[in-house]
Amino acid sequence: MPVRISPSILSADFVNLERDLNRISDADLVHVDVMDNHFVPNLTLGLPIVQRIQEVSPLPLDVHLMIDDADRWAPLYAETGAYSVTFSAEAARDPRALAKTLRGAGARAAVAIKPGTPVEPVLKYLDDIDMILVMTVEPGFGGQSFMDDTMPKLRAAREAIDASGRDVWLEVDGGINDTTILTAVENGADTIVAGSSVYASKPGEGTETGPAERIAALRAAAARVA
Ligand SMILES: O=C(CO)[C@@H](O)[C@H](O)COP(=O)(O)O
Repeated sequence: MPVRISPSILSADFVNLERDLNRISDADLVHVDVMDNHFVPNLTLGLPIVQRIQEVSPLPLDVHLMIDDADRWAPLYAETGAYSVTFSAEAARDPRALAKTLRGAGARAAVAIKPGTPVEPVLKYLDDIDMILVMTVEPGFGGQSFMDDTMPKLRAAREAIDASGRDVWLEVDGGINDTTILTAVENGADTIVAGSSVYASKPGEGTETGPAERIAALRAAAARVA
């Protein structure tokens, strides 16, 4: 099955966000990173801006919360109409209950795990979630290197999802480029976040390719995996 590509606007130009959203219209989703400078050492954007992105985006929103107190905040992001809301397993008191709340608000419910967090606890509630996000870098910043040592967790998640027969997506996020996407897809990823490798080149930079070409290149690379 072809992978889904979800470009991360963390690498977009925030002053020209509507323009940069339109530059990725041939992707499948748009990945929106919400960071609070507590759960991660970086600060990005919050609820009012996500509401506005929801209004102008040509693509469904794949909101990724890297914030403390997910139980309080995640339902509010679901209520914006976001297609998918991902909270961090480490930041939720009861991930299973929170996932049910998100579904009740009309969003797909997803759980992210940091590179050092085991995946097994998440695999116990596959019935109640729509996606697992295996972070392939430490969350907080774009432009980091893909961590190969997260692949055993990705493989374990793929095997558990397949065995369950459930339609649970498996996403990776961090350090994805034309090479590392092969590793991620070989190990079971079906949904791919890519920030700097999609937005690296800006309009007017001469021979550099733009986001549409970068998305096509990622799709082509992933399609090479049998
Ligand atoms: O969540 C994060 C970073 O914590 C990501 O979504 C980044 O935006 C990915 O950026 P690249 O590694 O693809 O540059």
